Parts: sequence; structure tokens; C-alpha cells
Amino acid sequence: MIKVKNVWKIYGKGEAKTIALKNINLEIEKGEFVMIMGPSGCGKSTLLNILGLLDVPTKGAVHYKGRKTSSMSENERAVFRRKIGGFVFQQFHLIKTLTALENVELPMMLDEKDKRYRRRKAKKLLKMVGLEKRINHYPHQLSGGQQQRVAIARALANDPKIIFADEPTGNLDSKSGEVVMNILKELNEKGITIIMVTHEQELTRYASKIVKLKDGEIVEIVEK
Ligand SMILES: Nc1ncnc2c1ncn2[C@@H]1O[C@H](COP(=O)(O)OP(=O)(O)OP(=O)(O)O)[C@@H](O)[C@H]1O
Repeated sequence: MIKVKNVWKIYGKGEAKTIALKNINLEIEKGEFVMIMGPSGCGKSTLLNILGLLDVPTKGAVHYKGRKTSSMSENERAVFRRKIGGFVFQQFHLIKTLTALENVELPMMLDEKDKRYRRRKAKKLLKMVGLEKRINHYPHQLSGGQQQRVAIARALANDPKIIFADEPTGNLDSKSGEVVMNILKELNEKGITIIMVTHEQELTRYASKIVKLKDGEIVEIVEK
């Protein structure tokens, strides 16, 4: 589904030069639950952003379903990010002035879906993540775990094939983190590919493949 070939990411020049990724080769198949792990600064987020087409490699190629993503137009890349990928971040990134329901509706508005459809779908997704009683709450009226569940519902709005999650449990206590992980596990069982960055060793039990990075290089890939 996604193939990464000889990918390098280099930031800056001269003394400020940082090699964030060194010759990464990786294949991700449909239905996998991939965890990208490693110490702080080893390049996890950089790799996730390149896989999700949020960023481009300095050298090397990323293929999605056999298609070289560097040959896609900016519009095609945007469509990939909106319709193929769903993104979840450590900081939730909800819009503060919108309710939970409106936050989930937002990506569908960009897609010009009609209002009744959007509302019905957003309610269904919030119910799926166990928030049917919180749909009219604003982010500040929700706990961190609840906000992250809203963010997951939002990521699902356009029926993505792949969820890209960067430390989705990083700001949560272990109980809320487990609720979030179980939602990701259920989505994976429904066929959605999950690609997640974490440094929490205990979460590896959810993964079908663990990609271990160190200093920008893959040091080990464990398949389970
Ligand atoms: N925009 C940027 N400009 C310059 N250097 C960057 C930039 N983004 C990341 N880096 C550097 O690239 C390296 C990899 O960063 P990255 O954020 O991918 O690591 P990470 O493994 O996700 O770290 P963490 O676990 O701390 O979030 C780091 O040395 C970082 O300082």
C-alpha cells in the first residue's frame, strides 16, 4: 500500500544541518497496525509526516498503491490527506470555538457534503467513540481523553483508509490512553490501516509491526 524507498530527510545547511532520516526503506500493507518507535529526536514524526504526505523527503521516494507520490500534483496530495488519510495528533488540535459535533463536521464541510448528512455522520462517529452525551460540549468542557476521542471521530469523517497518529496517547493518563488505543484497535479490525508514533513500550502489544528508529535509521522491524 505504502512503499518508502531510500528516503532521506535533511534539515538546514552547514553547521545547522540535521539528518533526520537516513536511507529509510519500509513497506506498509493494508490492514497493518504499524508502530514507529525510538528515542526523542530519532525521526519518528518526520517519518510519519512523510508517510502521510504532510512533508516531502529530501531524497528518495514514497509510493502509494504503486504511484510515486512526488509525481502527484499539490491538489492530488491534498485529496490524499483529506480522503485517504485521517490524522490524529498528541495535542488534539480541536477548534476551541466549535462544539464536538461541529469539529467532527468540519472535514465534511470542506468536502461539500450536505448539512443533514454531515450532522448524521458526525453524531454516528461521536457515538462510536462513546461521546453521544457530549456532542454539544466545547473542547474546554471535555477531558483530554474525550478531546482525543473527538479528534479520532473527526479523523474518521471522510472514511479514511489510513489513520496517521502521532503520539495519540502522549497527553493522556493511562486509562484514557487505553480507551483511545482500544478505539484504534477496533478501527484496525474493521480494515483501517493504522500508522502510529509512540515511545511507550507497553503499547507495542497493539501493533502488528514495530519499526524501531535510532538517529534517523531503522535499526529493527519486528513483525508479529
Ligand atoms: N523543521 C525542522 N527543522 C530543523 N530540524 C528539524 C525540523 N523538524 C525536526 N527536526 C530535527 O529532526 C530530528 C528528528 O525530529 P522528529 O521530530 O522527527 O523526531 P521524533 O523522534 O519525532 O522526536 P520526539 O519523540 O521528541 O517528538 C530532530 O533532531 C529534530 O531536531
